[in-house]
Formats: sequence, structure tokens, C-alpha cells
Amino acid sequence: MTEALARVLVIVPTYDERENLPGALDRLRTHVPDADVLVVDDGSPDGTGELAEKISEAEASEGRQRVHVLHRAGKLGLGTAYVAGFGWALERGYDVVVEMDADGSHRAEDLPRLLDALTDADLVLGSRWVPGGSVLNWPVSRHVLSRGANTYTRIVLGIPLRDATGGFRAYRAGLLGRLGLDDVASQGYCFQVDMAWRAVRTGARVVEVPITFVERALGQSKMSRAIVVEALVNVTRWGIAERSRRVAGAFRRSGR
Ligand SMILES: Nc1nc2c(ncn2[C@@H]2O[C@H](COP(=O)(O)OP(=O)(O)O[C@H]3O[C@H](CO)[C@@H](O)[C@H](O)[C@@H]3O)[C@@H](O)[C@H]2O)c(=O)[nH]1
Repeated sequence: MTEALARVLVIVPTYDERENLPGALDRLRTHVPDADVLVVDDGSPDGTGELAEKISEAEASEGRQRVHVLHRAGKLGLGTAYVAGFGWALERGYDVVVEMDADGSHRAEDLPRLLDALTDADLVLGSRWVPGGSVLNWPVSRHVLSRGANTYTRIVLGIPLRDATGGFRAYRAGLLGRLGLDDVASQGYCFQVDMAWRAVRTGARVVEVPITFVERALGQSKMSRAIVVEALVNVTRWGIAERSRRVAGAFRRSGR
């Protein structure tokens, strides 16, 4: 990111990430020392929220608080966690907002490249499936699921993105403000497709930058059957709506 004064906020949603969070925050401090961080915790039973609060308070007492914490009452889903974080960021005037997992699967050392790419883009997707991108340590089932979901999304929505489901990305705040966050209903990981789809439809410049996704070493993925079903249903619904819009438009243009 060349704009010298750009204020960057990295949003890290957490649910039971006590073992992972301190390492993730340390690596962010090393690789993007000027960025602030917002942990959005959904009342994790393992005490992740309290730990984040301690880290934040320790920084504040040293006069340099860069980690902030948003506590929510219970597990309300990844999508709504990010929407809450986006609202927090927009209210405080950040220029750039980043999405990043807490579990180490998104490498902080890749983030400066994502931020640099924002110079010529409104949304930069960290992509596992463009040349140069990769995934380490995933079981075959996750490869198949991710590749399949992205192929389905490309065909049904007609968007040229290789990795619309990935969760490591950087937005210009100006774009976020135009994406209609108030009516985002996606709760699980289809939220990622929802946001990419909204960005493409507004005519935003969306680019993909290769990243290496490293499967978590500690704790567990929150991927579930309900999350997969929600994604399948929503993407299909959006595809049908888009096709209907196009057909209606063609009718109007032909004067019938
Ligand atoms: N606050 C909150 N955080 C959540 C919730 N569900 C998951 N998270 C947090 O969201 C991050 C990603 O969750 P994982 O469960 O570790 O994701 P994954 O299976 O590795 O999935 C990754 O790949 C998906 C598909 O490619 C991505 O869509 C997803 O964003 C993520 O990058 C972690 O920091 C996790 O604690 C929730 O309901 N609430």
C-alpha cells in the first residue's frame, strides 16, 4: 500500500483459539507493525476473549494499544463477526480493512503483498488457487471441497475468481461502505463468496494474489455440514437471481 498514511485494521474472528491467538498477534506485530488488530470473539468457552482483553490492556498500559477486542454473546457465525468488525472499522475511519483467521493458516508474512496490491485494487483476495498459491497439510477432502466450491461458484455466478471462498483478504474501506453490509445474511463461510460477489457486482477492482494457506496445527476447524449447506443454497439462489435479472434486462432491451 503506497499511501503512507493509510490506517490498516486487521480483523481476526475467534472461537476457541486460545492456543493460537498469541502467536498470530506476535506474527502480525512482526510483519505489519503499524496495523491495528480487532479480535471479534464470540464468547469462546476456552477464554480466548479474556486472553485477548489481557493482551489489549497490557498494550494500553504501555501506551501503545494496537489490539482491540469486540466481545459478542455467543457463537453467531463467521459472517456476522466480520460484519460487526467492519462496522467498528468504518466508524473509526480506517482506510484498509483485512480479514484474517486466528489459527495461523493465513501467514502474516503474506500480508504486506496483499496490502501492496491494494494500490491498484479495491479488494485483494489471498488466493490458494492461482499460480504460485498453495495449501499445506490439508486432507484430500478439504482440497476437494474448496476446489469444488470455487468451481461451482465460478460457473453459477459467472465470476472469474479462482478463490472466492478464501478468508484472507484486504478491502479498501471505501468499497466496504458500498457493499450494503446491513443486508448481509450469510452466517458461515459463504460470507466470503457473498462479499466477493457484491464487490464484483459494484464494478470494484478485485485482484487475486497468491498465498500459502497452512492448515492449523492447534485446535479445530469450525467447518460443519450446516456451513456447507448454507453455502450451496445461497450460491445457487444468487445464481438464479442473477440469471433472472439478465433475462429481464434482455427482454427490456429488445422492447418486448
Ligand atoms: N467470532 C467467530 N469466529 C469464528 C466463528 N467460526 C469460525 N471462527 C473463526 O474464524 C477463523 C476461521 O475458522 P476455521 O474454522 O479455522 O476455518 P477453516 O476451516 O480453516 O476455513 C478457512 O477456509 C475457509 C474455506 O476456504 C474460509 O472460508 C474460511 O474463512 C477460513 O479461511 C478462525 O479464527 C475461527 O476461530 C464464529 O462463529 N464466530
